[in-house]
Amino acid sequence: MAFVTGRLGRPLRSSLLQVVQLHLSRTMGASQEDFENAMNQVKLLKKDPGNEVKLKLYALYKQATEGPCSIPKPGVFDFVNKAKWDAWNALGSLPKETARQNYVDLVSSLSSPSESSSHVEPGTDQKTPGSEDVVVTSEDGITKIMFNRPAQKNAITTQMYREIILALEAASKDNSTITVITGNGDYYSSGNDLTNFTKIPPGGIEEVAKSGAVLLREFVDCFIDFPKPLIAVVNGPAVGIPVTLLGLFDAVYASDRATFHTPFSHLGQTAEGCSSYTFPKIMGPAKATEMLIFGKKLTAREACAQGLVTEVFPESTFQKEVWARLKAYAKLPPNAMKISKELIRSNEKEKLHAINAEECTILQGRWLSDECMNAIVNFLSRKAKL
Ligand SMILES: CCCC/C=C/CC(=O)SCCNC(=O)CCNC(=O)[C@H](O)C(C)(C)COP(=O)(O)OP(=O)(O)OC[C@H]1O[C@@H](n2cnc3c(N)ncnc32)[C@H](O)[C@@H]1OP(=O)(O)O
Repeated sequence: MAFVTGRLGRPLRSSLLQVVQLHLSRTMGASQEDFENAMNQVKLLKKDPGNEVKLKLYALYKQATEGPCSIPKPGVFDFVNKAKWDAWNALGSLPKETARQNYVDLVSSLSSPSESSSHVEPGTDQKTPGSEDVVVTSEDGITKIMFNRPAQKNAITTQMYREIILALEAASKDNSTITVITGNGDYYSSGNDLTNFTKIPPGGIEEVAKSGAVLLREFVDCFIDFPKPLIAVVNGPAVGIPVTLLGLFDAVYASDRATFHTPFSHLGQTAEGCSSYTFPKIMGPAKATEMLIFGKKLTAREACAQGLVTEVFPESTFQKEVWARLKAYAKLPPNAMKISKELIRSNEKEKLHAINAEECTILQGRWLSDECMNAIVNFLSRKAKL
């Protein structure tokens, strides 16, 4: 598919830079010092993290220090080196800075008090590494992953995408039966944190777009492959990616206060989360067009009528009714549920991965377009009261 990568004109670049100055005090990812500390922490781990994690650590280390894998592939019988090569090569063109950050996050998750994010103490809040913006708890057979930035309407930062990836990986292996995603506060989530675009690394805006596309692809892939029933408890309005992802969930329960909004054209952006495929399939192309192209905001009842939402509950009883139902579902035999999910979803997986890849490539170009930059500058200018 062809798409145009717009170049930023001088005035737009300088407005963006002006706005970016206001955000530069925010973190710019893991420093070399964080990375070195993480390498030392690995040596002090009390428990062997297992081969899968060790391969991931190896791959991230190589990517962070040497960049993409360019050494010849070991022979088929050289099992150990081939596994290492596969793990490194699978990181593709992931930027060194992102690999460094992912390495630090992964080590931090291994060094957390429970020493493994896959073992969540029942009923305890397990903070995912690095922040409290995503809170993971596990109780009554349910692992709950909660967006926790209520003051920012649960806008999703780069760090949060990484934390959710780790949380989903852990939830897929823990002893919970079902996994739930929800939001804290009045919003489910206002989508991608638009200040993600203001943390400009040495490689410039092009690098932001490139690493954003790599991260987005990995993030959405986790939802496509998630093996257990995945349920969204949509406690309030949702904008952007938390809406599109709903097409990859197994059930979506919404408060009647929730709304569903994908203003991609307004933002100079395009559909993600496989919604270019799942939305027309769920609601038909005409209704999908209204949402994904014209940015029509749906009420919870409209979204339910169109098949995006499973059931709507009155706000006054939402939490009580939904959690009672989920607790009952979580008592069902876990293997039967997993196998049924596999039956329902497996024949689509390959297609979904291909769609995800294509959407991310197109978005990478969109993020560099004047249309998108204008929209972000407008939002940030409003925020900065420029
Ligand atoms: C790397 C992967 C990339 C994946 C790409 C995904 C695409 C998308 O998700 S597109 C969707 C992006 N989201 C938006 O465009 C929403 C932007 N926000 C808003 O339009 C409004 O904030 C709102 C309608 C959600 C809420 O409006 P309201 O007037 O009630 O509250 P505000 O005062 O605007 O918000 C409170 C506070 O929260 C900050 N905030 C809200 N949403 C975002 C956001 N998406 N990014 C960054 N910050 C956000 C808002 O700026 C306010 O902060 P301050 O109090 O500090 O000003």
